Amino acid sequence: MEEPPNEWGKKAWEHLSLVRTHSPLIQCITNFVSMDLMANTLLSAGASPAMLYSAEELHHFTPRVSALTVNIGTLTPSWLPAMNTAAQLCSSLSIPWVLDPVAVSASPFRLNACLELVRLRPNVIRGNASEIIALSLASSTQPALNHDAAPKGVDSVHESMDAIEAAKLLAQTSGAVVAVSGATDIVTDGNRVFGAHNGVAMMQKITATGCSLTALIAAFVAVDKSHALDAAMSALAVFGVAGELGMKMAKGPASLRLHLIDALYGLDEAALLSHVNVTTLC
Ligand SMILES: Nc1ncnc2c1ncn2[C@@H]1O[C@H](COP(=O)(O)OP(=O)(O)OP(=O)(O)O)[C@@H](O)[C@H]1O
Ligand SMILES: Cc1ncsc1CCO
Ligand SMILES: [Mg+2]
Repeated sequence: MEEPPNEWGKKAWEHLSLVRTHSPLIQCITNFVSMDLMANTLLSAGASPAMLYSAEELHHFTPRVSALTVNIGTLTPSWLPAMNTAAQLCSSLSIPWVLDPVAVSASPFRLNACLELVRLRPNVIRGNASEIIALSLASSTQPALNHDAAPKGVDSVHESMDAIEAAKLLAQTSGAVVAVSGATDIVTDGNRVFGAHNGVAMMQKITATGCSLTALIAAFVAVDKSHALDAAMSALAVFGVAGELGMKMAKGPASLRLHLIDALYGLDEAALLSHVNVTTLC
């Protein structure tokens, strides 16, 4: 019997092709750990990264970008004005922007910074399961965070499938598309929920793969602004497939980092049609 066509694979290829053709300029206000991998991920996907974060130049620069990512990984008070100003500029100019709430439950300072950023209306919020659960809880009722259940650092202590309801709720309260990375990458607009069953567990052993994925989502949304959910899903699937293909060559996290970037650069339509595995979750 003939296989049904892989509609999500086709869509992922269309989005990746648009990124390669248009090379969207992506501003990344991000943590020091992620800058290198994030910029190289964007370049290998065909986008143009710019890791500018000085408040002095945002009014000149940010209005000209195709999308922005704001990542609070190594947050200090001095970074916040630039993050808020860039986010505000993007929201007022209808430039898509994506929030990565790294380690949101680590401190009240970080949580409050994130809540303020969520109020500036990101188009997409991407985090791991623990980050989305914590931000969702705080965005809805502002309860005291249960620090026993929350992770101490940047790595998730929850499975992505356990964050589906939290992701839907966060999407509904924030108006953003919400993406949760993990064994299954989940995307929701608060109503529909899709999952990409791509990627390899070893990707968790490379720091900033999640941060880089967030920037990739920004690049994909930049080329399909009116379909943020589909664009985010494509980015998650494409990154996961690059991880799977990279893993065939890798011996461990360090060589996976290298082969993941090479695989992303070399992805073709056939690879996406045969590997992208997206299903409707609810
Ligand atoms: N168990 C797993 N199986 C397959 N892929 C996974 C698994 N866990 C994570 N991934 C993939 O690893 C990538 C990074 O996701 P992760 O959830 O580790 O992000 P993160 O915790 O925000 O990372 P970081 O903070 O280091 O940037 C994603 O592409 C995700 O699909
Ligand atoms: C390890 C680490 N610490 C702060 S940000 C970051 C990168 C992964 O989120
Ligand atoms: Mg993260």
